[in-house]
Amino acid sequence: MSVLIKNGHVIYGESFEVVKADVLIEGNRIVKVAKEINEPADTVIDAKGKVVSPGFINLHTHSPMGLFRGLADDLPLMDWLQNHIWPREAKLTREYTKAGAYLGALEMIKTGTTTFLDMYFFMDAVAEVVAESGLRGYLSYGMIDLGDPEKTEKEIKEALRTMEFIEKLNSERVHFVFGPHAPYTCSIALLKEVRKLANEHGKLITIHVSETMAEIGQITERYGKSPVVLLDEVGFLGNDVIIAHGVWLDSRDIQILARNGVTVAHNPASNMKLASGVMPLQRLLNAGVNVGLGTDGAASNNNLDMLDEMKLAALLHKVHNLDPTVADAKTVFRMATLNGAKALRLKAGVIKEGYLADIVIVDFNRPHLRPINNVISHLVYSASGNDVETTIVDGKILMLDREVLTLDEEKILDEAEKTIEKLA
Ligand SMILES: N[C@@H](CCSC[C@H]1O[C@@H](n2cnc3c(=O)[nH]cnc32)[C@H](O)[C@@H]1O)C(=O)O
Ligand SMILES: [Zn+2]
Repeated sequence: MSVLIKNGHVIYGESFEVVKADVLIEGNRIVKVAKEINEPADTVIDAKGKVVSPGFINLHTHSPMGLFRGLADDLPLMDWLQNHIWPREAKLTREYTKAGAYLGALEMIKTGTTTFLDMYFFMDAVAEVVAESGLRGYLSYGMIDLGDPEKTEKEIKEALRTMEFIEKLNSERVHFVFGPHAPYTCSIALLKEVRKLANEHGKLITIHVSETMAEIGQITERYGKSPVVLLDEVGFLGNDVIIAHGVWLDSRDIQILARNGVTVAHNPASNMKLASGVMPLQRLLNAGVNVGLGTDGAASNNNLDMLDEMKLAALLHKVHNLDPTVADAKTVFRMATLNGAKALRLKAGVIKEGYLADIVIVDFNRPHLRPINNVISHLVYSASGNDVETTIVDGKILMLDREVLTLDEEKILDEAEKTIEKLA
């Protein structure tokens, strides 16, 4: 299979330089970027007046949570989780979760996300959806033991069962990740066991850390130290760890994250909506910490649109620092693409020969994207996910001219309605 994209404005290489060029994809790789490629290809796409961009990497989400969109808004995290989300999640079945995962996958394809890092229940079902949809998914079963040794064992078992299920799919696009939920919901024993298992099996780890002031209070009271110091002291941190949020970090925490090569997945919409706080983006980047971008679940966002997320990230840090020069468009764009790929150890996030063909085409033949004075600026500040016209993952076209080819859109929307009726 080969795809040739002609005449587009291509965002090329690690420096995201915009060039007018053609892009040739063979199999799952980008093989050539040049002016006037005239080799034959199975599919030729005319991208005149359009932008050819690396696909977006959502570094933190709970993809089935779209089911709960709009059901519990305007609340702080702990109240939202304990009194609204967890009671609803207790009724989830594999079938319901799968309906949510389909909805999430559909939304991601339609808004230009090509890869996502997920944490939820019934991740074997989510893995099936990822395999079918054509997306690239890094999937963790979210472990919560609340200090109960019986639960520790149960959660580890479920994680390992999920790992085995995913390995059996034997897909280059579907990966297992360990996902202890957070320091306030997981025991030290569970965290230590996860570190050991991740080393043994060579898997990444993702965890919510330092999201709210309430969490800092709880952990300080329980252990007499910050969540990051705690994780460091138990030997949990490493360059295979992606922490979600990292809002409440002091200078010492930031140094620890930098020293361990930890990645932070920044979720500006969720942090603003739950009023969790403002993460210290500038200080993290200055310390050399890799920072990616995520949407968090659609129940705290309330969508999975990475183009929206980029704009929110840029605006949040400008106003917070009273400095419009921080979180410039390119920095934020890099967070949403290359930095995510780095965290996942994926040769993607960039359009360049030899990289994975995870590409989106954005239609700039629209008034809000003209004139094409600055492509990256338009993507960050003017575009939204609905402007994405074509989504390609691993060399395969998942959406062409806004029509999703791998999933049944109507059925998925219908099932989502039916599922939430059953859950009510
Ligand atoms: N095995 C666990 C499942 C945890 S999945 C991951 C969890 O993270 C929750 N979640 C979603 N967004 C956030 C957030 O921003 N912070 C903390 N938890 C979140 C989500 O609702 C889900 O309960 C159990 O038995 O509860
Ligand atoms: Zn989350």
